[in-house]
Amino acid sequence: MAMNEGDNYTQFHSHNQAYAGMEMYIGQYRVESWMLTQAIITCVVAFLVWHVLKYSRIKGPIVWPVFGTTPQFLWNLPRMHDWTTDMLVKFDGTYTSIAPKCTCLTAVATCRPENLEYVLKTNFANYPKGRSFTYPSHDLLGQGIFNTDHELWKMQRKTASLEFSTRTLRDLMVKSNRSSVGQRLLPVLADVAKKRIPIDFQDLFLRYTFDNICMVGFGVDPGCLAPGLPTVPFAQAFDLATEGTLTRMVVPEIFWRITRALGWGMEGRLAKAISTIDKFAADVITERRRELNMLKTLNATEYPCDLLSRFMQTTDHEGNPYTDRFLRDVTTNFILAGRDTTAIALSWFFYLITQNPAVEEKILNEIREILQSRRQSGGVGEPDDDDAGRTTQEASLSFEELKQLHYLHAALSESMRLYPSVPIDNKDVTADDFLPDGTFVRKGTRLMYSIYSMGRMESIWGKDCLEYKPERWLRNGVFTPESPFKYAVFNAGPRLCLGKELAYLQMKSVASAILRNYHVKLVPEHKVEYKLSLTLFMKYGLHVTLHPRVTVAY
Ligand code: HEM
Repeated sequence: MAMNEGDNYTQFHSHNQAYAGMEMYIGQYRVESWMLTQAIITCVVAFLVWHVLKYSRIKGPIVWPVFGTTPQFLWNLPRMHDWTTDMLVKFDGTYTSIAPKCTCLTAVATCRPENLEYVLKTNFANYPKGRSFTYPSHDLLGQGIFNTDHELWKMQRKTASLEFSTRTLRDLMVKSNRSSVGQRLLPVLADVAKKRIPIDFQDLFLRYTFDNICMVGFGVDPGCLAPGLPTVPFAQAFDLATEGTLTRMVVPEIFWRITRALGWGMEGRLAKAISTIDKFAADVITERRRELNMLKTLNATEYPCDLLSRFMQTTDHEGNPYTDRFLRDVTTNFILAGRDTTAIALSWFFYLITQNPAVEEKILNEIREILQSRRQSGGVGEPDDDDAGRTTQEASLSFEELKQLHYLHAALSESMRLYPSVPIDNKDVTADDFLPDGTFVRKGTRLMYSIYSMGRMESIWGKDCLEYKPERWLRNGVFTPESPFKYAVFNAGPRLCLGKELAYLQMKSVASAILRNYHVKLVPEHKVEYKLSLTLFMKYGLHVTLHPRVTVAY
């Protein structure tokens, strides 16, 4: 058979490869393999030199070629907040982390108060929540206060701030809180103590705050804290929806968008949970509209004063009534903002109390003093109209009495310093900028501030920063707040938490009611550690036993 030119070439080429193994062709050029090896080595070395030169000046954890800081991040994932703290201590309060684009991990992390003041107040407009937060949260939070920026946020903030400063809403908060403690929480605890069984305080507090915030937000009691601690579909749907939304924030966007389109896995469950929430909200809104219309036709003088009813009775900046979708967003945002945060804060507080008996004793002394002065002034506590036969004196302290608990206020603030409910927060960076400490932040990346780390900085709190010391908050026995840029547990600047006062009210009411009645002990061997989430949940809950006090503090 005749051979053509191509066959000759192939034969020659394969012959050379087989016998010499030293050369190959790239297009028409003959390249010897040692040349190729040398070229590859040169490229790799050049890349490494370029990489080192580019990243060596950046203050932060080692940036590996291709993977950036992702390997350290993944390695330290279970102790992420402590690792972040170690890095922030090492790099003097601010570091830059570089990661591949698809991970969304490229960020400047800081815990310096002057940087926080700049980001959260001075140059607020440059650091919105941004798309990286609002887009994954949109299905659950819509255009509510928690999930918007700029004008839309401003308008809601204005209306909500007005509502939160009204006496009516405060009275509703006090009333629903007292009935939750007296009628729901204490009976459940009495039952548990009688049966001498352990109870998960984290689950209990989540139930309590859910009921409470729904009463304030919707004027509806979902009954999570009813005897037997039932499963409530709306609460369950809310849990699932929160978890699904958080998952979206840590997986690449393309992944969750595909699974959402296919209705698979967590996205499938999220869609169902959100439709349960939407239906619940739609039913409550329809019913409330009907009720308000009826009251109007009857020329009633008293109207329901939960947040939903208040928003329904006002109009937007153009004088139009709010749409059902907007009302749904307002209320779900408040539930999200106020439920987990307070329950988590209470859980860590009780954990610290089980470890610090001296603090527990001081809180009890303070409660005893308040009750003593109540007795001396002849007060018997205000009767609680929905407290089936009990008086507030037995069930919980009054609003004025709670305000006098300075040591308890300090003990709660101190536990949130060490275990803030929101351990880290992020902002998008709209334009290139420099932070006050000179760190450059690039447009399109993120700025992360670690509230957890701030509470553990010697430079902020002194050498005893890791100790649980409520006394650091007291001047002559009076609680003295710190700058919110140093203690950013409730955020700071224009987006300062709107529910701070309500949260303290709830926490002081629950903590004083429980501590007056029970000595709380951690179940031996129960592991307490945080879970990786946007809020500082305890991974295994807080399992405790309750021991009724022999000399009850009345
Ligand atoms: C211990 C309890 C609480 C803690 C630690 C806490 C903490 C925070 C933090 C850190 C933020 C800022 C979040 C961000 O912008 O990324 C925030 C915002 C907010 N909180 Fe709280 N919160 C608590 C309880 C509550 C309660 C009980 C309510 C409502 C009844 C509430 C309502 C809000 C609202 C509406 C915002 C959004 C403010 C805005 O963006 O303008 N919070 N809270």
